[in-house]
Amino acid sequence: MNQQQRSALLHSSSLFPPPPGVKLSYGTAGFRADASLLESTVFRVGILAALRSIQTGSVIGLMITASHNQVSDNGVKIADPSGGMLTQLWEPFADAIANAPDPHSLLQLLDDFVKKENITLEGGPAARVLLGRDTRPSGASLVEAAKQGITCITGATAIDVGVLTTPQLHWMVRAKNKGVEASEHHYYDQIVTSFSYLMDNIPRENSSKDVNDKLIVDGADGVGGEKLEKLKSSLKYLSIDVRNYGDGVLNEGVGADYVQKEKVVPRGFGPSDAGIRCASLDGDADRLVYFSVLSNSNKIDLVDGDKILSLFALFLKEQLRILDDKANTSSYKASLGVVQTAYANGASTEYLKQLGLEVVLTPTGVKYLHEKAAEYDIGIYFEANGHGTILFSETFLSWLENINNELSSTSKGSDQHKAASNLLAVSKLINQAVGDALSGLLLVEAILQHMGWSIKKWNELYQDLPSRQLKVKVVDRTAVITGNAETVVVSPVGIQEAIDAEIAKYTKGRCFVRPSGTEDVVRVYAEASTQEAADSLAHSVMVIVHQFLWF
Ligand SMILES: CC(=O)N[C@H]1[C@@H](OP(=O)(O)O)O[C@H](CO)[C@@H](O)[C@@H]1O
Ligand SMILES: [Mg+2]
Repeated sequence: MNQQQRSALLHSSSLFPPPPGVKLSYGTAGFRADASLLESTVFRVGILAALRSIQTGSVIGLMITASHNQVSDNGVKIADPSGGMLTQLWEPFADAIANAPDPHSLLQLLDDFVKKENITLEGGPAARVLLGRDTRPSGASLVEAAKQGITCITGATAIDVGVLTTPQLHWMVRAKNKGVEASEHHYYDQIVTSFSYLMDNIPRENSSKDVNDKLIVDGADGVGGEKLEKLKSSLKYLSIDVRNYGDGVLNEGVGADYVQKEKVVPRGFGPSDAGIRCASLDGDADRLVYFSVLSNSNKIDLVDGDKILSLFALFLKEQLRILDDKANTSSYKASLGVVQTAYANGASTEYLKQLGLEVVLTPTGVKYLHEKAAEYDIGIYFEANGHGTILFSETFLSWLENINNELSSTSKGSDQHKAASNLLAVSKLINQAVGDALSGLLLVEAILQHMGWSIKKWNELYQDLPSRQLKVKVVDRTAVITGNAETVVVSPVGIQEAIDAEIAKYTKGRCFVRPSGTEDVVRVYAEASTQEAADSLAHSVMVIVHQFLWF
């Protein structure tokens, strides 16, 4: 690092002192805290983004958001060149620089890291970082802090793309690095075109059978609602009523996280919406759940991420089957895999296995699910809370392009041709960088129309097992070490045996505990054949966690 670069870093970082006594961690989804504590962290993550851009010779994304958290919080996370999450290998460096107590120790960490990673600060490619933010009022000044951090690195450019959903920013990073058009306009263009294509391909006997074209969407008073309100007029065949798109307080009594956890209607919904298909986005529009309002109550029937996954899996499996029936061309056995976490409802896993699908569990956090899904030709992943997407391998897509061209000249409009072009349209509609509520919603809508299904019919694919989630405050949650995709506790010794003894008392009992990666709690998840039994299992295990960890 030359003298000029060192002085620039020392000078700028002295303008962003870290708040005293606060320890931050990159966690499951980047740094998150009360917005007033974050300027220094965001400034430093800006430096990290520039270094990552130089090292990879690619565009990097930096997103300012705290997703479904309260409006006074904010956060920052990085999108890697593929559009996916920051490589886990850089997380310890992110933690170290965020917590460096003063400019000199920060400079030392940067110097060591640049050497260790062979990052060429002079004469190499210049850094380029795309900067996005959600609608939080604290976002604008945090973007300025990020710009200061990025431009501390000689030659680096910060490109401010304004208020976006998190998945839009990830999509742009991916598109930029593939050398294709990457503006917000191009994002809409791609999803609207592929959605219209799928809708035009609907088998005539299914169109409008049982499916209403009316959809009500809860925008969580965040960026997703705002974007959908603008987008909706370009969506043929769909009449969307967007509620909560900016007038109320972000995430307060609204949004996918609230709806999924509380299982009640969000603000602005009520008994008069009974029977209509409803969906809810989270604060940065990377999560999506559906629901229908039960008549005469504020309760809902929840259609969660597991059911969205099941719908996608059914549709894709069917398209592959139709394509496979085709006799006269080179066949390709595409691998189709489904990835869930231990929080997936047991009934969904059972259902997917019955369909003959390969189902794999990974630890919680989309970075793990995404990595696993990328091993298949078509990998579908979802967390129960509604975050997920579909990944297509490059090899499969190029085979598909060829087959589609061939079919279009030999048997245009045949079922096989439609299946090939449907699969291609899905690969363009669904965001392959990261889970995306807007593109996910359009795919759900297109598939329901294809199937001719109402939300009720969709919800009846299988019946969720009753479940209960609890949070337990302990002295040190890191004392809980889990194995086997978080389904068993390996330390403290003896706790798993105690949990197993409890589970054995219940019909269809399943229960696991793990330390949260975003909150200072241990989470308990229990399932059983009745709600009372699931509640009681969760409570008994909570007591066990207390006994073992409250010392
Ligand atoms: C049970 C649960 O919903 N956990 C969430 C939550 O992680 P925890 O590590 O459980 O706090 O936040 C993550 C980031 O948004 C999300 O990926 C994950 O699914
Ligand atoms: Mg989110």
